Amino acid sequence: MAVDNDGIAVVTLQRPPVNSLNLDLLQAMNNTFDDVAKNKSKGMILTSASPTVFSAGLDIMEMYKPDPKRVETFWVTLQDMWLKLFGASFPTAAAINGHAPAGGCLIATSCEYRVMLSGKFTIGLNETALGIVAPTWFQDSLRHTIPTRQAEIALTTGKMFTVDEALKVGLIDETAADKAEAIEKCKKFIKRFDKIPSLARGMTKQIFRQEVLKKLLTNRQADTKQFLDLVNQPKVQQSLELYLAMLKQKSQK
Ligand SMILES: CCCCCC/C=C\CC(=O)SCCNC(=O)CCNC(=O)[C@H](O)C(C)(C)COP(=O)(O)OP(=O)(O)OC[C@H]1O[C@@H](n2cnc3c(N)ncnc32)[C@H](O)[C@@H]1OP(=O)(O)O
Repeated sequence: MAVDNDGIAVVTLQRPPVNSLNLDLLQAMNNTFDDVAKNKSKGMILTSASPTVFSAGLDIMEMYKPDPKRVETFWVTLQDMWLKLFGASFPTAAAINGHAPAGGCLIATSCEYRVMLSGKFTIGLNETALGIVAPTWFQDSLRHTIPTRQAEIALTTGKMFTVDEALKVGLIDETAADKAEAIEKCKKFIKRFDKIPSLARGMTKQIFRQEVLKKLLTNRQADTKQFLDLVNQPKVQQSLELYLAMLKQKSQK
Protein backbone atom coordinates (compact mmCIF):
# COMPACT_ATOMS: atom_id res chain seq x y z
CA MET A 1 0.00 0.00 0.00
CA ALA A 2 1.29 3.46 -0.81
CA VAL A 3 -0.06 6.70 0.64
CA ASP A 4 1.02 9.67 -1.44
CA ASN A 5 1.26 13.29 -0.42
CA ASP A 6 -2.36 13.89 -1.38
CA GLY A 7 -3.25 11.69 1.61
CA ILE A 8 -4.88 9.16 -0.73
CA ALA A 9 -3.96 5.49 -0.29
CA VAL A 10 -3.15 3.62 -3.48
CA VAL A 11 -3.56 -0.09 -2.78
CA THR A 12 -2.05 -2.41 -5.37
CA LEU A 13 -3.17 -6.02 -5.63
CA GLN A 14 -0.07 -8.09 -6.23
CA ARG A 15 -0.63 -11.85 -6.40
CA PRO A 16 0.82 -13.08 -9.70
CA PRO A 17 -0.13 -14.20 -12.20
CA VAL A 18 -3.77 -12.98 -12.12
CA ASN A 19 -4.56 -11.64 -8.60
CA SER A 20 -6.98 -14.50 -7.96
CA LEU A 21 -8.50 -13.99 -4.53
CA ASN A 22 -7.28 -16.73 -2.18
CA LEU A 23 -7.53 -16.72 1.60
CA ASP A 24 -4.15 -15.00 2.08
CA LEU A 25 -4.87 -12.18 -0.36
CA LEU A 26 -8.32 -11.59 1.16
CA GLN A 27 -6.82 -11.43 4.67
CA ALA A 28 -4.17 -8.97 3.44
CA MET A 29 -6.88 -6.83 1.82
CA ASN A 30 -8.89 -6.78 5.05
CA ASN A 31 -5.85 -5.69 7.09
CA THR A 32 -5.08 -2.99 4.54
CA PHE A 33 -8.65 -1.65 4.53
CA ASP A 34 -8.50 -1.46 8.35
CA ASP A 35 -5.20 0.46 8.11
CA VAL A 36 -6.64 2.91 5.58
CA ALA A 37 -9.55 3.59 7.95
CA LYS A 38 -7.22 3.93 10.97
CA ASN A 39 -4.79 6.26 9.14
CA LYS A 40 -7.68 8.54 8.26
CA SER A 41 -6.62 8.57 4.60
CA LYS A 42 -8.66 10.89 2.39
CA GLY A 43 -9.65 7.93 0.29
CA MET A 44 -8.44 4.71 -1.29
CA ILE A 45 -7.72 3.67 -4.86
CA LEU A 46 -7.53 -0.02 -5.69
CA THR A 47 -5.43 -1.13 -8.63
CA SER A 48 -3.32 -4.07 -9.78
CA ALA A 49 0.39 -4.75 -10.27
CA SER A 50 -0.43 -6.83 -13.36
CA PRO A 51 -0.44 -4.99 -16.69
CA THR A 52 -3.38 -7.06 -18.00
CA VAL A 53 -5.46 -8.35 -15.08
CA PHE A 54 -7.15 -6.32 -12.34
CA SER A 55 -8.30 -9.53 -10.62
CA ALA A 56 -9.36 -12.92 -12.02
CA GLY A 57 -11.91 -13.23 -9.20
CA LEU A 58 -12.03 -15.94 -6.59
CA ASP A 59 -9.19 -18.42 -6.65
CA ILE A 60 -10.92 -21.50 -7.98
CA MET A 61 -8.35 -23.66 -6.17
CA GLU A 62 -9.94 -22.52 -2.87
CA MET A 63 -13.24 -24.04 -4.02
CA TYR A 64 -12.07 -27.12 -5.92
CA LYS A 65 -11.95 -30.25 -3.72
CA PRO A 66 -11.78 -27.93 -0.70
CA ASP A 67 -10.65 -28.57 2.84
CA PRO A 68 -13.90 -28.08 4.87
CA LYS A 69 -12.46 -25.76 7.53
CA ARG A 70 -10.39 -23.67 5.12
CA VAL A 71 -13.20 -23.17 2.61
CA GLU A 72 -15.50 -21.91 5.35
CA THR A 73 -12.81 -19.47 6.58
CA PHE A 74 -12.25 -18.44 2.96
CA TRP A 75 -15.92 -17.55 2.51
CA VAL A 76 -16.24 -15.69 5.82
CA THR A 77 -13.08 -13.71 4.96
CA LEU A 78 -14.54 -12.86 1.54
CA GLN A 79 -17.73 -11.64 3.23
CA ASP A 80 -15.59 -9.50 5.57
CA MET A 81 -13.69 -8.05 2.62
CA TRP A 82 -16.93 -7.04 0.90
CA LEU A 83 -18.49 -5.61 4.09
CA LYS A 84 -15.36 -3.51 4.70
CA LEU A 85 -15.05 -2.31 1.09
CA PHE A 86 -18.70 -1.78 0.16
CA GLY A 87 -19.36 -0.25 3.59
CA ALA A 88 -16.18 1.87 3.88
CA SER A 89 -16.94 5.37 5.12
CA PHE A 90 -13.91 6.79 3.23
CA PRO A 91 -14.15 7.41 -0.54
CA THR A 92 -13.13 4.43 -2.69
CA ALA A 93 -12.27 4.14 -6.37
CA ALA A 94 -10.96 1.40 -8.65
CA ALA A 95 -8.32 1.99 -11.32
CA ILE A 96 -9.15 -1.12 -13.34
CA ASN A 97 -6.02 -1.76 -15.36
CA GLY A 98 -7.03 -5.10 -16.87
CA HIS A 99 -9.62 -7.88 -16.89
CA ALA A 100 -12.08 -7.92 -14.01
CA PRO A 101 -14.23 -11.07 -14.15
CA ALA A 102 -16.46 -12.32 -11.31
CA GLY A 103 -14.83 -11.49 -7.93
CA GLY A 104 -12.73 -8.88 -9.80
CA CYS A 105 -15.94 -7.16 -10.86
CA LEU A 106 -17.24 -7.49 -7.28
CA ILE A 107 -14.25 -5.53 -5.96
CA ALA A 108 -14.70 -2.85 -8.64
CA THR A 109 -18.46 -2.49 -8.07
CA SER A 110 -17.93 -2.26 -4.31
CA CYS A 111 -16.02 0.98 -4.89
CA GLU A 112 -17.77 4.31 -5.49
CA TYR A 113 -16.03 5.12 -8.79
CA ARG A 114 -14.42 3.13 -11.57
CA VAL A 115 -11.91 4.10 -14.24
CA MET A 116 -10.93 1.32 -16.67
CA LEU A 117 -8.13 1.22 -19.21
CA SER A 118 -9.21 1.32 -22.82
CA GLY A 119 -8.28 -1.90 -24.58
CA LYS A 120 -9.35 -5.48 -25.04
CA PHE A 121 -10.27 -5.99 -21.40
CA THR A 122 -13.56 -7.25 -20.02
CA ILE A 123 -15.50 -6.86 -16.79
CA GLY A 124 -18.60 -8.60 -15.47
CA LEU A 125 -20.14 -11.28 -13.29
CA ASN A 126 -19.74 -14.43 -15.40
CA GLU A 127 -20.79 -16.97 -12.73
CA THR A 128 -23.83 -18.45 -14.52
CA ALA A 129 -21.66 -19.15 -17.57
CA LEU A 130 -19.46 -21.28 -15.30
CA GLY A 131 -22.45 -23.17 -13.88
CA ILE A 132 -22.25 -21.42 -10.49
CA VAL A 133 -24.48 -18.79 -8.92
CA ALA A 134 -23.46 -15.26 -8.00
CA PRO A 135 -24.41 -14.76 -4.33
CA THR A 136 -27.00 -12.09 -3.40
CA TRP A 137 -24.38 -9.53 -2.40
CA PHE A 138 -22.45 -9.98 -5.68
CA GLN A 139 -25.74 -9.37 -7.50
CA ASP A 140 -26.56 -6.41 -5.24
CA SER A 141 -23.20 -4.78 -5.96
CA LEU A 142 -23.92 -4.92 -9.70
CA ARG A 143 -27.50 -3.74 -9.22
CA HIS A 144 -26.17 -0.85 -7.17
CA THR A 145 -24.04 0.19 -10.16
CA ILE A 146 -26.07 -0.40 -13.35
CA PRO A 147 -29.82 -0.30 -14.04
CA THR A 148 -31.78 -3.29 -12.67
CA ARG A 149 -32.90 -4.57 -16.06
CA GLN A 150 -29.39 -4.59 -17.51
CA ALA A 151 -28.11 -6.17 -14.28
CA GLU A 152 -30.63 -9.03 -14.52
CA ILE A 153 -29.77 -9.76 -18.14
CA ALA A 154 -26.03 -9.51 -17.42
CA LEU A 155 -26.30 -11.87 -14.43
CA THR A 156 -28.49 -14.48 -16.08
CA THR A 157 -26.34 -14.55 -19.21
CA GLY A 158 -23.01 -14.29 -17.37
CA LYS A 159 -22.16 -11.29 -19.55
CA MET A 160 -18.61 -9.99 -19.74
CA PHE A 161 -18.71 -6.36 -20.89
CA THR A 162 -16.13 -4.83 -23.18
CA VAL A 163 -14.76 -1.48 -21.98
CA ASP A 164 -17.03 0.42 -24.40
CA GLU A 165 -20.10 -1.57 -23.29
CA ALA A 166 -19.20 -1.07 -19.63
CA LEU A 167 -18.93 2.68 -20.14
CA LYS A 168 -22.23 2.83 -22.01
CA VAL A 169 -24.17 0.94 -19.32
CA GLY A 170 -22.48 2.82 -16.42
CA LEU A 171 -20.54 -0.17 -15.10
CA ILE A 172 -17.46 2.06 -15.32
CA ASP A 173 -17.45 5.86 -15.02
CA GLU A 174 -14.50 6.77 -17.24
CA THR A 175 -11.81 5.26 -19.40
CA ALA A 176 -8.09 6.02 -19.31
CA ALA A 177 -5.19 5.49 -21.69
CA ASP A 178 -2.88 4.03 -19.03
CA LYS A 179 -2.65 3.16 -15.34
CA ALA A 180 -1.20 6.55 -14.33
CA GLU A 181 -4.10 8.34 -15.99
CA ALA A 182 -6.61 5.97 -14.37
CA ILE A 183 -5.13 6.70 -10.94
CA GLU A 184 -5.17 10.45 -11.63
CA LYS A 185 -8.85 10.27 -12.62
CA CYS A 186 -9.65 8.29 -9.45
CA LYS A 187 -7.79 10.92 -7.40
CA LYS A 188 -9.81 13.67 -9.04
CA PHE A 189 -13.00 11.87 -8.00
CA ILE A 190 -11.78 11.51 -4.39
CA LYS A 191 -10.68 15.17 -4.27
CA ARG A 192 -14.26 16.20 -5.06
CA PHE A 193 -14.90 15.51 -1.37
CA ASP A 194 -12.16 17.85 -0.12
CA LYS A 195 -14.70 20.48 0.87
CA ILE A 196 -17.39 18.08 2.10
CA PRO A 197 -17.32 17.33 5.85
CA SER A 198 -16.13 13.71 6.05
CA LEU A 199 -18.52 12.65 8.82
CA ALA A 200 -21.55 13.82 6.85
CA ARG A 201 -20.20 12.21 3.67
CA GLY A 202 -19.39 8.90 5.31
CA MET A 203 -22.72 8.66 7.11
CA THR A 204 -24.64 9.55 3.95
CA LYS A 205 -22.82 6.80 2.03
CA GLN A 206 -23.50 4.26 4.76
CA ILE A 207 -27.20 5.16 4.91
CA PHE A 208 -27.36 4.90 1.11
CA ARG A 209 -25.76 1.42 1.20
CA GLN A 210 -27.18 0.12 4.47
CA GLU A 211 -30.06 -1.91 3.03
CA VAL A 212 -27.69 -4.03 0.94
CA LEU A 213 -25.13 -4.33 3.77
CA LYS A 214 -27.82 -5.29 6.29
CA LYS A 215 -29.02 -8.08 4.03
CA LEU A 216 -25.66 -9.87 4.36
CA LEU A 217 -25.04 -8.87 7.99
CA THR A 218 -28.33 -10.40 9.10
CA ASN A 219 -27.93 -13.46 6.84
CA ARG A 220 -24.24 -14.26 7.15
CA GLN A 221 -24.67 -17.75 8.51
CA ALA A 222 -27.32 -18.66 5.96
CA ASP A 223 -25.15 -17.22 3.17
CA THR A 224 -22.16 -19.28 4.36
CA LYS A 225 -24.28 -22.42 4.59
CA GLN A 226 -25.66 -21.83 1.09
CA PHE A 227 -22.12 -21.46 -0.28
CA LEU A 228 -20.86 -24.57 1.52
CA ASP A 229 -23.84 -26.62 0.30
CA LEU A 230 -23.26 -25.42 -3.24
CA VAL A 231 -19.50 -25.84 -3.31
CA ASN A 232 -19.85 -29.43 -2.09
CA GLN A 233 -22.31 -30.43 -4.80
CA PRO A 234 -20.76 -32.96 -7.21
CA LYS A 235 -22.14 -31.03 -10.20
CA VAL A 236 -20.47 -27.82 -9.04
CA GLN A 237 -17.18 -29.67 -8.45
CA GLN A 238 -17.47 -31.10 -11.94
CA SER A 239 -18.02 -27.60 -13.43
CA LEU A 240 -15.01 -26.23 -11.50
CA GLU A 241 -12.84 -29.14 -12.67
CA LEU A 242 -13.79 -28.58 -16.30
CA TYR A 243 -13.26 -24.85 -16.01
CA LEU A 244 -9.82 -25.28 -14.42
CA ALA A 245 -8.82 -27.70 -17.18
CA MET A 246 -10.01 -25.21 -19.80
CA LEU A 247 -7.99 -22.39 -18.16
CA LYS A 248 -4.88 -24.59 -17.99
CA GLN A 249 -5.25 -25.63 -21.63
CA LYS A 250 -5.68 -22.00 -22.68
CA SER A 251 -2.63 -20.83 -20.72
CA GLN A 252 -0.46 -23.56 -22.32
CA LYS A 253 -1.32 -22.49 -25.88
C1 LIG B 1 -18.97 -22.61 -6.07
C2 LIG B 1 -20.16 -22.07 -5.40
C3 LIG B 1 -20.59 -20.67 -5.74
C4 LIG B 1 -19.55 -19.70 -5.53
C5 LIG B 1 -19.92 -18.36 -5.94
C6 LIG B 1 -18.68 -17.67 -6.24
C7 LIG B 1 -18.75 -16.42 -6.91
C8 LIG B 1 -17.76 -15.97 -7.71
C9 LIG B 1 -16.84 -16.89 -8.29
C10 LIG B 1 -15.58 -16.40 -8.90
O1 LIG B 1 -15.02 -15.34 -8.77
S1 LIG B 1 -14.97 -17.72 -9.72
C11 LIG B 1 -13.63 -17.11 -10.65
C12 LIG B 1 -14.14 -16.62 -11.93
N1 LIG B 1 -13.03 -16.12 -12.69
C13 LIG B 1 -12.94 -16.31 -13.99
O2 LIG B 1 -13.78 -16.87 -14.64
C14 LIG B 1 -11.68 -15.80 -14.65
C15 LIG B 1 -10.83 -16.92 -15.10
N2 LIG B 1 -9.58 -16.44 -15.67
C16 LIG B 1 -9.50 -15.87 -16.90
O3 LIG B 1 -10.47 -15.69 -17.62
C17 LIG B 1 -8.13 -15.46 -17.34
O4 LIG B 1 -7.20 -16.09 -16.52
C18 LIG B 1 -7.90 -13.93 -17.30
C19 LIG B 1 -8.27 -13.33 -15.96
C20 LIG B 1 -8.71 -13.25 -18.42
C21 LIG B 1 -6.38 -13.66 -17.55
O5 LIG B 1 -5.99 -14.26 -18.74
P1 LIG B 1 -4.43 -14.52 -19.01
O6 LIG B 1 -4.32 -15.04 -20.39
O7 LIG B 1 -3.65 -13.33 -18.63
O8 LIG B 1 -4.01 -15.61 -17.91
P2 LIG B 1 -4.27 -17.19 -17.99
O9 LIG B 1 -3.22 -17.80 -18.83
O10 LIG B 1 -5.69 -17.46 -18.34
O11 LIG B 1 -4.09 -17.61 -16.46
C22 LIG B 1 -2.81 -17.66 -15.84
C23 LIG B 1 -2.84 -18.73 -14.76
O12 LIG B 1 -3.80 -18.35 -13.77
C24 LIG B 1 -4.77 -19.39 -13.59
N3 LIG B 1 -6.07 -18.76 -13.25
C25 LIG B 1 -6.74 -17.86 -13.95
N4 LIG B 1 -7.85 -17.48 -13.31
C26 LIG B 1 -7.88 -18.18 -12.16
C27 LIG B 1 -8.79 -18.24 -11.05
N5 LIG B 1 -9.90 -17.47 -10.99
N6 LIG B 1 -8.52 -19.08 -10.04
C28 LIG B 1 -7.41 -19.88 -10.08
N7 LIG B 1 -6.51 -19.86 -11.10
C29 LIG B 1 -6.75 -19.02 -12.12
C30 LIG B 1 -4.79 -20.11 -14.92
O13 LIG B 1 -5.29 -21.40 -14.80
C31 LIG B 1 -3.31 -20.08 -15.30
O14 LIG B 1 -2.68 -21.08 -14.50
P3 LIG B 1 -1.44 -21.93 -15.07
O15 LIG B 1 -1.94 -22.72 -16.24
O16 LIG B 1 -0.41 -20.92 -15.46
O17 LIG B 1 -1.03 -22.80 -13.91
